[in-house]
Amino acid sequence: MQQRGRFITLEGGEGVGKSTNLAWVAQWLTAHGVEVVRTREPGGTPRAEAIRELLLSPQADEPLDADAELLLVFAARAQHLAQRIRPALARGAWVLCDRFTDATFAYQGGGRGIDPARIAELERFVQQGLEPDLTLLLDMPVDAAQRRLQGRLAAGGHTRDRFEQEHSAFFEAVRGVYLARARAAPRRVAVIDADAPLETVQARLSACLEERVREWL
Ligand SMILES: Nc1ncnc2c1ncn2[C@@H]1O[C@H](COP(=O)(O)OP(=O)(O)OP(=O)(O)O)[C@@H](O)[C@H]1O
Ligand SMILES: Cc1cn([C@H]2C[C@H](O)[C@@H](COP(=O)(O)O)O2)c(=O)[nH]c1=O
Repeated sequence: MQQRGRFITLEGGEGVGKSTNLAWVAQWLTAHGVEVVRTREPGGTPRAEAIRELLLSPQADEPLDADAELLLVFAARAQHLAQRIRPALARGAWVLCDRFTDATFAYQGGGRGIDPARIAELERFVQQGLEPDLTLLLDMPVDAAQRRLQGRLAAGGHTRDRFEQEHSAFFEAVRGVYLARARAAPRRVAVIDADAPLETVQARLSACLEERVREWL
């Protein structure tokens, strides 16, 4: 019987370098002979990407209710799991996903203040026991990550989305929940210090992948 593929997620606050390093991790895995499906949340399928647009677009005339935001996140996730993640894992591909449910605990739980027990209920309902095999949590101080984002904004071609417009207390809370979840699940979540030049971060990722992923290859 074919073994199911592995499910790896990248997590972290705004501007810590997830997108940049996701491409690098995908290359590392491909070079080690793995079929990689790269995807992201919210999103990953056309309908889930439409929900992403609802979640990220700033709409000053109608604030998005926090419970509606939470349900939209899980609606997108249900679609993504059914249409993309589960089929890929079932055929033996590895799924590399930019954010998953740790982000919900961090943003909707930490940032918005929703009771984590309610998030955990939705997690059970939607995921039916599926969770990442490995989560790479890119961590750095909020103010340093914000400076990186400023650099990206100054370079043009990007405006702040609805989450990026939040205040620093929101992002501190997000970071706090991510780190607490890493402490609670050290076998699943590897914390990578992302406050360093890209080559250094990638050397840290490489060491982590050698240690945690090599045995699955
Ligand atoms: N180690 C690094 N040192 C300096 N700059 C970096 C580093 N990693 C990424 N960057 C730059 O920081 C900016 C944010 O990186 P990136 O888009 O990968 O972050 P992100 O976590 O995916 O952000 P977001 O979640 O907001 O999309 C980009 O301009 C990127 O080139
Ligand atoms: C999965 C997930 C995401 N979010 C937020 C976090 C980010 O601000 C955006 C996604 O954009 P990015 O390009 O990955 O930065 O969505 C959230 O609030 N809850 C979630 O579960």
